[in-house]
Amino acid sequence: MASKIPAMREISREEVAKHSKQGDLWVIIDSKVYDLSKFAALHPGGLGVLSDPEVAGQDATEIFYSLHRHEVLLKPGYARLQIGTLPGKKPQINANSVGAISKVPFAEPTWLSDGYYSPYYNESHRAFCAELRKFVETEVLPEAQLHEETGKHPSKALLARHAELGLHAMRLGPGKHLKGLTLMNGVVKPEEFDFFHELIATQEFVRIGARGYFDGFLAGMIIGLPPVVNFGKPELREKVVKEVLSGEKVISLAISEAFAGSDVAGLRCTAVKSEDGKYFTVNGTKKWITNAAFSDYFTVGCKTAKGLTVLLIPRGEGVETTPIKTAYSAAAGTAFITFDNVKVPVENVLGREDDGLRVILSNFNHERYGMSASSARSQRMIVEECLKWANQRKVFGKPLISQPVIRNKLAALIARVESVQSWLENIAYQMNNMSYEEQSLKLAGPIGLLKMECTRTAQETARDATQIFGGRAITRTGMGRLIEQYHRTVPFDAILGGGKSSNTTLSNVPISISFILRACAVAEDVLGDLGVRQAIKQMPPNVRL
Ligand code: HEM
Repeated sequence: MASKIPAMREISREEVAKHSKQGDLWVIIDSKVYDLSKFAALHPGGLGVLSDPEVAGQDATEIFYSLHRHEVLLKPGYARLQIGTLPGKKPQINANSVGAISKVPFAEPTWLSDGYYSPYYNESHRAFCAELRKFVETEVLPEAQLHEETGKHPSKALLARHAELGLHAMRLGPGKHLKGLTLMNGVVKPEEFDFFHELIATQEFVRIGARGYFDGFLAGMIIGLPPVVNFGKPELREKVVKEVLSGEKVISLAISEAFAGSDVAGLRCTAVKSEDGKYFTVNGTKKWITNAAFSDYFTVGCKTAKGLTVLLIPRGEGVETTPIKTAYSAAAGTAFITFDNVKVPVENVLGREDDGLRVILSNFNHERYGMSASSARSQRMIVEECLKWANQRKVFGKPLISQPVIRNKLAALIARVESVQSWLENIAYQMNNMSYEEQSLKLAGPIGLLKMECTRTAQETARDATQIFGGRAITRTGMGRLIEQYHRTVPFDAILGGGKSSNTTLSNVPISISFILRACAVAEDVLGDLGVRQAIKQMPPNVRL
């Protein structure tokens, strides 16, 4: 039975004014009356500010919103301080209802904004987005906010729910792994799921505003499972893909090492084949492995007799993970792994022995596409934060937005996010229409350039947003909490996303996969260089100025 919400009594401004001293202190915020008599002594902003004659017994709406986020009033512990409402008045400030589309300009991509059009998205994308947004806001967001602070990994129960909706599988993008699944309660059919659905899946998750937890929510699977799907032997593939996509097991990709960074050809983790040819013995370490702290399987790059081999290694004897403290939340489960004489059956080789580079690199373009998608969406969240803040914050009696210098920064913020989103959608459209081989040949360069542009502009956006929010941008709670988190974690995006390849590495790679390797780069400059080199390769020989 639904519980009854008690009707709030009406309280006049005159009555509120009578409660204006310590121990008997009421205030009005957005036409709601709060009794802060007992709370005042516990108030994180101090007792003194509440006893001020301009606050106690008065309408404190403006001062409240210049110091707190609206979400403070929604927390049950604070919401229950409300004792009444002003007669005949309705609250003006509303939290977005579940699943709502933000009305703040540029807070949503154009295709979702009221009254705008897009050639790319159809009804299936819209229905999928609406359903997913509800799930993310009601089920994921509360845990995300909590775990981001506590550093706890995503709960088994939520992972199971995510899997039940088919989202584990959808986060890998379109493909055969979706066959036969019911996706998002049937809102989208497996055969119609495309790169725009995937773009939506990624971008809706970003809205949880919890960067460490976001990575904790299966960033490892997104890069660790495709090698099993595409290169695993049928028996192994069937078992592992089923276990992971059902949420029962977690997998991560373990390539980088302290010695080799992400230079995949310089790895020192070794796999030595037994004389009877039945198993490998793996020894070595892996570092910076997202989700490894709670993974059951590891897709591991190992040095073998004549090259590099990728092995699927289950957690077991000789496998140990130690969490690494990083700048973001431990919810991501970033860990150091040691393999100590771990016996791995040859059936667990992904792809061909000594040909692991192909396996590792085959997913790089897709990975960078996903990273660009999340980077673009987090920039958009920052745009919304900045627009709201500049609009509500008053300085010297005037809104912050009345300062040309602030408007100028906002203009730059908006222009950047709209540019990268448009490019991203163009790439998604190309991917929808190209085969894997075509994507590798034609899109490795553009995707590299897009990722470079996303992460570079993201850092400019972080800097501008910090200027707009001032001191509030450096505190982990309160008004600028999202800006602080963004500024602290945004450099990650420029680093993640592939293996660094030196020219030496390139020269060791068979010609047949050189097109894949051209996608292999990590730092922004190298990605940019990759894009230009690809373009130059495609220059017609007969053109002159
Ligand atoms: C229902 C009433 C109120 C509640 C529940 C409340 C709650 C809080 C909370 C939770 C914080 C910590 C910062 C954050 O997480 O946002 C805070 C900070 C603060 N509050 Fe309040 N508050 C209330 C009313 C007021 C009012 C009327 C004033 C008027 C001056 C005020 C002044 C401050 C100040 C100055 C800070 C410190 C802000 C900062 O560090 O930037 N609060 N309050």
